[in-house]
This record gives sequence, structure tokens and C-alpha cells, in this order.
Amino acid sequence: MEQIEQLRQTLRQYEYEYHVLDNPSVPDAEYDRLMNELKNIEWQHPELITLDSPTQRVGAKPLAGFAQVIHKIPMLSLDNAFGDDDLDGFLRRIESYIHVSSSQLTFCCEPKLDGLAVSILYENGLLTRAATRGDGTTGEDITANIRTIRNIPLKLNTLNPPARLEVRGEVFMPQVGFNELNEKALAKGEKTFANPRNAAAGSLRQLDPKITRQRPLIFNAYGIGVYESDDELPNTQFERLQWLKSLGIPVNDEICLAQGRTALLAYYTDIQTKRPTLGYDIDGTVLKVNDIALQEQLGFISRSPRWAIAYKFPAQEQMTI
Ligand SMILES: Cc1ccc2cc(C(N)=O)cc(O)c2n1
Repeated sequence: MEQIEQLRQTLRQYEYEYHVLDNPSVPDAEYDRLMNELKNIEWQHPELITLDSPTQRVGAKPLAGFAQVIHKIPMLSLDNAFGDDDLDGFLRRIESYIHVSSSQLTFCCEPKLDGLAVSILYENGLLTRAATRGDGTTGEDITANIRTIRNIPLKLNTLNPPARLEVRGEVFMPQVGFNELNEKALAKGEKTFANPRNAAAGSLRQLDPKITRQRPLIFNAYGIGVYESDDELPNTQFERLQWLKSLGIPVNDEICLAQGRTALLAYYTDIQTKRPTLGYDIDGTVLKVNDIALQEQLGFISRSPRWAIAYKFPAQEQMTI
């Protein structure tokens, strides 16, 4: 591998350690030194610049507007459950539909991140397009802004990438970053955001990627949309998320498996207890039938999956800013 690609790979590894593992192996000064070295080489030889170079995170200039993106596979929203009886209704519907007792069913459980759903397309391992969920069928092309989010890899960490992989997940803003953003805005007499979700949405809908780049945004994947490859995907939701993780794509640390009603209630209670210490807003949990074949058997009810439910917390009294 020639020297410039070696340099890029090293910088990708350092970015991954810092922004995904939260565990850098070198001091920031070393990262900065190598990044400047790469920038100098590319400045002298612009013909060597590649789409996936770590220098290519910030777009050139502001956009005039956002192009539209049609989602080949609709990005559906989740049906809500607010209390145990709603959860029981969800479980009973599944039991009657596929004649399996819910005590035998394994669910992939995760915190429901309070951010903005996005779709990120990788073609032959390179990030080529990203879009908002929009109305589920049509979203906005926010590729330039998504590329500025440090924990989103510009290149998948694999020697044989799938031809096409659409990663779906949530972009959110941690509470500390949100508070700092609002303090700076106040100091400059600019408008403040009501909550981290609005701040994340506002940051992603910036026409100038240089502004988005300055915002503390984080991405966590929760699923796969379009997938084209000679290799099959894993057969369960949980294993698919582990596979995404192996490609260098960030997945939330609180995701785990639970079998049967009692374990689901325990997960819900556990996340509710952890909620104040997570450092980012969540508004409940997401429970999904883990087995993909069962998900396909269960299908969707009009606009939301029969195989998944957002098990929400009671509405919190909103903080007044
Ligand atoms: C299918 C689907 C739709 C929306 C979702 C939203 C979240 C979320 N906000 O964390 C997590 C998921 O696993 C989701 N899954």
C-alpha cells in the first residue's frame, strides 16, 4: 500500500479509536501532526485526493438547498406502547399472528434515542449518500453534513465491502454538548435550541457543512435498509448490529437480548434507572423481535412494523430554558 493510503488508514484508525471507542491510542497532537502531513501531500498533489480521505469530511461550500432522496425501502416509524397493558397487547398480537408464546420469544432491546433518523448509503465500502427520514418515503440529501460527524466512518473497515449497504440510525446531540452550544448562542445573542433533538435537527439541516462540523453530533446505527452483496446478512437483529459494529459503525452500548415478558419489563426498568446517567436524551426503549425470519412473517401494520414497538417512558416535565 503506498505511503499516502497508509497515512489515511492510520488516521482512520485513530478517528475510530477516539470517536467510536472513546479510547484513543495516541495523543491529539500526534493525530493533528499526521492529518497536517496528509493535508500537505494532498495540497501538493490534488489529483491524489479520494472521497474517503480523512481530509474530506468538510464539504467545499454551502448548498443552495437540499436535493430529495427517495427511500427504496420506506423508513417507517414505530408504534408506541405507554404502559404494561400496551406491551401485553403488542405481545398478544405477535402470539396470535405467528402462534409462538411470547415467553419463548427473544427480543433485541435498545434505548430509544431522542434524535433524528437518518439513512447512510455505503457503496463498495465508501460513504456516498446520506438522507433524513423525511416522511418515510422522501427525505433530504444531507450527505455533506453527515460526513462531518466524526463517529461516522467515511470508509467501512473491511477488505471486502458489500456492493451497497444502507445503514439506518439516529443522529443525536449529547446533553453536555447541547448546553455548551446554547451557552455560546446566548453569549452571541443568537437563537438557542429548546432541546437536544431540535439542536440535532437544526444542525443537520444547515446548508453550510462548516457549521454542522462545529456541532457535537453523534450517530448510532439501529438497522439496515438496502443491502446488495454476495454474502448473506446475519439472521437476527442483534447479530446484524454486531456486524455493523465490526465494520466500524457505532452502535449503542445498551443494546441487549431479552426473552419473554418479564425480561422485557426488567430491561425497560433498567434503562429507566440508567436514563439520568446516559448523557443523552432517550424517550423510552425499542423492543424488536430478534429473529429476522419472524420479523418478515409478522410484517407491518400500515405504517409501522408488527414486530417492533417503542415502549415509551411517561412524558417528562419539559425543562424550561
Ligand atoms: C425500525 C425502527 C424505526 C425507528 C427506530 C428508532 C430508534 C431510535 N429512535 O432509537 C431505534 C430503532 O431501532 C428504530 N427502528
